Amino acid sequence: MAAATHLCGIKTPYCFSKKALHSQSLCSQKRLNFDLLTESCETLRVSYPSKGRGGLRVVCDARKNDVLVQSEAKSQGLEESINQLSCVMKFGGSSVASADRMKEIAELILSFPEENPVIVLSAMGKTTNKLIVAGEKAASCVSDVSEINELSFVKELHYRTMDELGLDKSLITDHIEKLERLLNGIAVLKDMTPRARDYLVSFGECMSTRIFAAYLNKIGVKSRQYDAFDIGFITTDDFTNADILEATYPAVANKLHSDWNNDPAIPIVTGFLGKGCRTCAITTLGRGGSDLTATTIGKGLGLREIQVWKDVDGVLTCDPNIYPGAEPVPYLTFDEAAELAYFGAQVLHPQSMRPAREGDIPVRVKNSYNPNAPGTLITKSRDMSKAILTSIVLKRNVTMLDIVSTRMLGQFGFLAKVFSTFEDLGISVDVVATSEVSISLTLDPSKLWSRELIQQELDNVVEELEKIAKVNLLQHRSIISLIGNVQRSSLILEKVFHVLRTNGVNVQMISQGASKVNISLIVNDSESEKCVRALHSAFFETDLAVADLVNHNGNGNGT
Ligand SMILES: Nc1ncnc2c1ncn2[C@@H]1O[C@H](COP(=O)(O)OP(=O)(O)O)[C@@H](O)[C@H]1O
Ligand SMILES: N[C@@H](CC(=O)OP(=O)(O)O)C(=O)O
Repeated sequence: MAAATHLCGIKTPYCFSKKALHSQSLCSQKRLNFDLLTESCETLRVSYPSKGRGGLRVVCDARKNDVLVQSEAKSQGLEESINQLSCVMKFGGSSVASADRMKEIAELILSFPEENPVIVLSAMGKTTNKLIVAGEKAASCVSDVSEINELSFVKELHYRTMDELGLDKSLITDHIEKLERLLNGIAVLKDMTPRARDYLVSFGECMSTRIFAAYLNKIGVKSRQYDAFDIGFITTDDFTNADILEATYPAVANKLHSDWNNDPAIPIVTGFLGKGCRTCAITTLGRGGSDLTATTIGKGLGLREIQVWKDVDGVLTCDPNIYPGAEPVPYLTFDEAAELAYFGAQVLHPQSMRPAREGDIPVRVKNSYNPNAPGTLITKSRDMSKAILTSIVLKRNVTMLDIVSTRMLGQFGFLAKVFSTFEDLGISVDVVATSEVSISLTLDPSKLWSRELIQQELDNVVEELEKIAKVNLLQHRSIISLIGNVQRSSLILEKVFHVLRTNGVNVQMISQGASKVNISLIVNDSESEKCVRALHSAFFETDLAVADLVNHNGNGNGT
């Protein structure tokens, strides 16, 4: 805490040059982020956290090229241009899994004193999963919901956390009582509708945000809790997987800005939740939906940056659960990240890149367990001149359909009929490959909570399509998506097929999307992990791997 000693001794207002500030004695201070001083903005503020937000401030005035340390009262003139909500920081379940983790996150937020962040939180640890299981048990056969282990787990976790943080438990007793009443209702009906399930899981985020906001206030950092469904997050009524409607952006921005301007306090917002536009009931945005809450707030408020804090060092070259040696990817474009998320990388919610791309707001994926790691920066464009393969993504348990026309219809009529069948049944498709008389495609399971298509739906699809075609339904397939510079597809594919042939794997379908960042291969589930590891090793681990490709391609430009 050398910074504290040094700056506390300064009588305000006090001026010193930027050069002095950059000198070792000051810049080594951990708590002040002097990198910002190189930015070309007119004025910027570095607040000094140990006196609370709004205590001493360090103000850099780029026009004068010097730095002014002021007391709160004296800095009022500059306040309007600089003291606005600046970024959004989203913390996932693992980042707020316990009292200790919450304390670390509070520290982390305070270590960015120059920011006035909007905080988005997920439910603590595995709370969402536990609540779903509790609901399923209540709907099945229990006579007394208080016997459900998962309910006891959730209660105990939240009460213990509050105890360890020194907070009054009464803050969430109302929620716990409502949760028990809801489970009793589900037990009486012996049914958990999607609507009831969304209400049930919402307790996770409602409680984590209340606890964290109370903790920040307790340690002297003024904060205010918000339930997303009460501040303008308006969604479709597709329970368990709702879409955010346009009206959300201005509504949320108005609410958060006006509260901030009237009485500044760090907003702590529930991730994952919304309010159905017709039903007015609580909806959820699909698993991992807090990422989407964060990017929606980022776009709505026009913030400088969106940070999503996870338990890994950023977006990695593949799923670390498949291959622990996966490496962080330093830069991605919105297109690459969207494709990666859509094709199954758990690290980002499939829809989360849309608002960030529309608002052109950089997204930084960081590790809350290792804040010094640089993470991944996702922006509109990046230097692709040396990019070949960025990341390998695996989506398991996919259903594939081979549909061969019986030639009852012409080519256009055939394709139109196939796609209108999927539209009518509300099923979207992931990967498609066509010839004149046949089409192979995979079905998108993400619209269902369980991420597995139910048999009934599949039977309906096959029955409808068999009116015009011979249909072969193939289950237990995997999509391996190669995200990268598809301008170099020949080089990528040459290597891919060499690796797969060496490993004796047969590719059942291949597709290169119009997005120019993704090549998809379909293989059997049983071979998919082996394939990902072999591809990872070929593309990312041998020194020769990348050099090989670049040299092979002359100047490295395959176009
Ligand atoms: N390509 C990938 N890069 C990084 N993490 C990945 C990737 N694929 C899968 N994961 C998994 O995603 C997890 C992080 O996502 P998630 O659990 O949703 O985070 P949070 O709950 O903190 O928002 C990691 O712990 C990792 O196991
Ligand atoms: N709690 C929700 C929403 C979410 O975004 O969670 P996480 O950030 O921990 O993936 C879920 O588990 O799906």
